[in-house]
Amino acid sequence: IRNKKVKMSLTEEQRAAELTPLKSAGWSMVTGRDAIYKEFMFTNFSEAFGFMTRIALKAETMNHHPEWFNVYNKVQITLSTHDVGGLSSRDVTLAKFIEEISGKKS
Ligand SMILES: C[C@H](O)[C@H](O)[C@H]1CNC2=NC(N)=NC(=O)C2=N1
Repeated sequence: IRNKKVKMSLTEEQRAAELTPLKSAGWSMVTGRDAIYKEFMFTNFSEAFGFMTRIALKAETMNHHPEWFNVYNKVQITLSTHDVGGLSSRDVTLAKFIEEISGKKS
């Protein structure tokens, strides 16, 4: 029998350990649901869409997809795990990846 990865809502301990640094980096809890949110601004649409493209490729490899909204140079991202109805470790992994690439030039 192989181990199957089961998605689980973050525990209180994980929330304290994993969400605190993300909040310091500008992520906030969404009111009314168990999700995190951050807005990113770029110099133009090309930078914003390049950023989104890198996230899209990561999301596909993770099979974990962001909720997002883009207008020109602005990208608003909400992360939550729909299958558990709230935050899981995948949201933390994806948020960390987004933080890693958000500063870098394409
Ligand atoms: C069937 C498919 O694997 C699931 O719907 C995946 C796809 N991407 C997903 N993305 C997110 N954010 N949460 C999920 O629960 C999720 N589930």
